[in-house]
Amino acid sequence: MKIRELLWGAARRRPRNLVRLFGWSFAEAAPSFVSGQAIAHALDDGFAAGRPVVGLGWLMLMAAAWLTAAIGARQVLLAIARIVEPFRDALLRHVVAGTLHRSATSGLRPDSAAVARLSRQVELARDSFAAVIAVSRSFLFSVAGVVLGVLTLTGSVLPLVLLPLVAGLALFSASLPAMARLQRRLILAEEGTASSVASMVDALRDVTACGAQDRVEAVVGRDVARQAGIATALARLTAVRTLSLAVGGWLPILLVLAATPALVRDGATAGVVLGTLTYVAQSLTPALGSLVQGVGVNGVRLVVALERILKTGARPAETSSPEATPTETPTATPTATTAAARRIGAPRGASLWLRGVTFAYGPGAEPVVSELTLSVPEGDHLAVVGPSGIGKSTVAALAAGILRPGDGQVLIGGVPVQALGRAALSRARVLIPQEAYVFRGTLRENLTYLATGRSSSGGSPEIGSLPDPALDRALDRAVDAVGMAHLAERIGGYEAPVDPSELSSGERQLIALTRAYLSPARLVLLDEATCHLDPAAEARAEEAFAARGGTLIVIAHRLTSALRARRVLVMDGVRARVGTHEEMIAGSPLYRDLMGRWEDPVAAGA
Ligand SMILES: Nc1ncnc2c1ncn2[C@@H]1O[C@H](COP(=O)(O)OP(=O)(O)OP(=O)(O)O)[C@@H](O)[C@H]1O
Repeated sequence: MKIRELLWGAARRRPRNLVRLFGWSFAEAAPSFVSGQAIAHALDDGFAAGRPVVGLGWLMLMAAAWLTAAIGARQVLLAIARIVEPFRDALLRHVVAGTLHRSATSGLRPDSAAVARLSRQVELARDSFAAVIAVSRSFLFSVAGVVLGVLTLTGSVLPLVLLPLVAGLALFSASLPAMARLQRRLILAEEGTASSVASMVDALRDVTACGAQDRVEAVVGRDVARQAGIATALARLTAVRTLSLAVGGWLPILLVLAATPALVRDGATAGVVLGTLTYVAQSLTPALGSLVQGVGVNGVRLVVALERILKTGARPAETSSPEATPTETPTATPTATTAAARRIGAPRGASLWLRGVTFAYGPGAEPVVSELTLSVPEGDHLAVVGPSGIGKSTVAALAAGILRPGDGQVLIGGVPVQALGRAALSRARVLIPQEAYVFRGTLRENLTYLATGRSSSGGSPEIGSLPDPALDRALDRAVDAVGMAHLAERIGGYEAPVDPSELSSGERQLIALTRAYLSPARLVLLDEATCHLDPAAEARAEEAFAARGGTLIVIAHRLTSALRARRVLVMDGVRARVGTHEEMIAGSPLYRDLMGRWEDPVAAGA
């Protein structure tokens, strides 16, 4: 999305509102046209001619123009609100959808802090957009009023007013790009300072304890100095803004005053001269001042805020490079470029291969996964079991390409995950964590979220591109297979709105499972994704994924998952062993132990 298209699209979305805005802007600009004329006539035809009633009459006309302007200003505000409020909603949708999309495709929690941060930027963009519309529109109408008014009073003065105005505007326009650049740098510098100050404050005791005050002072001081430098440069540029106001707004007054003797010689009356000065001093100069201030501050803010929103709120596919979007953890994202992915090619099939993978959650930390080699051929159904905290979810995240191994390699369909771009990766695999994310929207939107808007990679067809009846049939099949038909009915069908707060954890899991079922990904990783379902519902969902085709890896919440799987990976902290249930019973004491403990209550019940 380009900024210009976005703004223009918002402005023209409701043409009738634009017409209304245009009409009321005329009313609001009434004093710009009336004031000079009223002053000129009040003086020449009224007070100077000894007819004070006529003079007062003209002044009353001016008062009426101001009243009209006040009514117009209220309506103008409403019309601007009708433009900027939907604009704000669209931006917010973009931010939330981008965050949700990243979460849904990566399996990570949605970055709610990023949404909150971007929401503030959205509010800023909305306010700035409203201010830019208000001042630029007011400027145009005021200039039109002044030009008309001066023409009707004494046309020969017009060049004295317009030439400096054009020069002032040119000066101002020339300073805008540099101002936007500096403003952008200032925002980044402010954020940098805030972040280094925050991390210093959080670790104040540590800093003191290890005597690192000098070092911290140097780091924070450098950020503060950088911010101050940019703020100073911006202030210097603000001087250009003042100069453009002086040239465009105040120079015409001087020129008109200087030309007064000549005007009088040519027959201009005192009223005409005063009227002309009223036009310039009361309408033109304030309008230019508002424009310079409004566009200089709000316009620059608007562009900077929009750039950030469009960049950081975008869905991964919309960003130009995968690194451009923030991630939840520093190691959470593959860094491969799409160019690299193109070079290496798309995954061939849905096999998974972990080759000597070692992973630790910190540079000095004990590895959670150590030299793990695991080959899961296409079509396999693998259950991962092991004690709590042993690293099962970590393996799932490594396999999904969310975590990057410290050592070794993860390959999906023969392609290293880090060589796949975000889009290719999310077409290749889907990871469903315990916490299922359901968003406000229709049930259809929730279910088809991973299926729409992507190209098929040879896996399941792109659901979103199917004609409606076919889409509904695919939806019906998925809903039925996963076992959420009752839920879909209770919600009120595919077009019914979903309120996540009204759903139980299990219901949210059913929606997330069906969404994954409909995705084009052929490698499915269920990380305790059925933990809130009862055993029968869990069995049904797992069986649905097993029958769906592709490769299925289940991080087992209940050990029944291991019995349903073709093979079992047992993680015991020292090494991982793979085999069938029978092989594991025979060869893994831990597995025997887990199964024994799990079977005990049943045996006791029997
Ligand atoms: N983000 C993290 N930062 C640091 N340590 C972590 C992080 N996530 C997990 N760990 C630690 O890594 C180890 C493995 O965690 P993991 O969640 O992979 O285990 P698990 O087998 O899936 O556990 P459970 O069955 O309880 O979900 C645990 O000791 C856990 O505390």
